[in-house]
Amino acid sequence: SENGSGGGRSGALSAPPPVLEEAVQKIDVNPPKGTRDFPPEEMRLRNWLFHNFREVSRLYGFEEVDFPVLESEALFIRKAGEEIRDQLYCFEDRGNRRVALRPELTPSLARLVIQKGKSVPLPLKWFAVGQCWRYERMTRGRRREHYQWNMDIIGVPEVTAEAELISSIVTFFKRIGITASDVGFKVSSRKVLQEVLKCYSISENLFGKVCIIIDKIEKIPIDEIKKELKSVGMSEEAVEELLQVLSIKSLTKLEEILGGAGEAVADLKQLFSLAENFGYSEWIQFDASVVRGLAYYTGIVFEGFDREGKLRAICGGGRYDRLLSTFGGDDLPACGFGFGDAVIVELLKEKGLLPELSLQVENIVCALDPDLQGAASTVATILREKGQTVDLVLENKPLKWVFKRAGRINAQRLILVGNTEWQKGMVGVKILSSGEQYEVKLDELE
Ligand SMILES: Nc1ccc(Br)nc1
Repeated sequence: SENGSGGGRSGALSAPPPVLEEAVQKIDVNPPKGTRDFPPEEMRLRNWLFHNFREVSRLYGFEEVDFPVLESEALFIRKAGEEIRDQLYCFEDRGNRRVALRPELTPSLARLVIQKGKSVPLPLKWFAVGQCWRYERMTRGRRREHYQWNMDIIGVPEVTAEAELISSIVTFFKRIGITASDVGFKVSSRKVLQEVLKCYSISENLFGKVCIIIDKIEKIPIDEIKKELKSVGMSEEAVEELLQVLSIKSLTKLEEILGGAGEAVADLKQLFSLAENFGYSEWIQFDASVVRGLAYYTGIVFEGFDREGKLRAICGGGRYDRLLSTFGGDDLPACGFGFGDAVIVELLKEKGLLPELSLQVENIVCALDPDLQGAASTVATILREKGQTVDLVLENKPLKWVFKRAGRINAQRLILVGNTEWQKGMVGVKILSSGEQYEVKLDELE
């Protein structure tokens, strides 16, 4: 490139480099609080994880979708007192619009389904892998972003949809070496809660709030739970009965309490029966205390947990039949799950299942003389056009440096472009694992 002195490249007389306009400020090279960089090694693990997310989604016939990470704040304003609302990463943009970095993907999916309307035949089986955000006071030093894999089925009211979704997660776990001894799913239905609240003639509009309180059952003291339930208008008796029902861990017991006529028991029975057919019965258990922390769930809910109880929920999901209609769309049945990229990596570390993912390159190509850099570029291109990976040495470096780099990038072979060989239309090849070396005609290089 020109050196900016108004002429071609000049020698020793070239003008001194221009003085920088302002003093260089040393910037903070760390990413913003609560966020992560993905340098090569971490990026290989992330790509491996996402590749497995996508492969399972493909196996189940789902189509990939995506949405903006920035959404209208209105998409996430729900009044049930969810943590996701309290920690919304929201702000006013330069057009004075209230916007938010999405805390989850489901509302965006619902928005797109409504936007597409009748133009997309049901059922829809869509999946997405997207970064989600929260703004939490850094007191707890927790992350502010994570990537979530979501799979959603829109337009299927039957429990077959939830059974299919759980099957897809079991398939994912099996692919990465996680077994039913490592992980299980707690499964319940919010209809259990609904039926108890109805017995105590507690109004429907308390449902979401009660769910959000119950979801904290293992996170805050039980007296606090009772206090919050009473604060939304539940009687002492209703609270005691509700907590009693939520402690049930067997479907038979649940049926004794609720009777066999309700939808909750029927749905759960069907789900457990389908689990037999899918072959994942050993992975799931009924646990009435599972409600999940999102207000919009209306039916079956489930969450993946590590059986050693060391980690937070690995994934979670459920049926949300009312969400689309709350956005002004048709009353479409829907269910889905979210699977974060953080807890699963902690689990894989715990289990010694992190994959070995080193950089691999088939060839490192090097010109033995600066005049042969063009020839080396030709050789690299020929190999790349054959689909071979090539690290082309771009500078005039000593062979010692080239061998060191070859080791660092795990190159399988070294292609040396030297004058003597090039004159004969040949290059030198060195197999780095065995040390074997030979010359080969360029058009026979493969
Ligand atoms: N919803 C949400 C977003 C970001 C993180 Br980190 N955790 C939860």
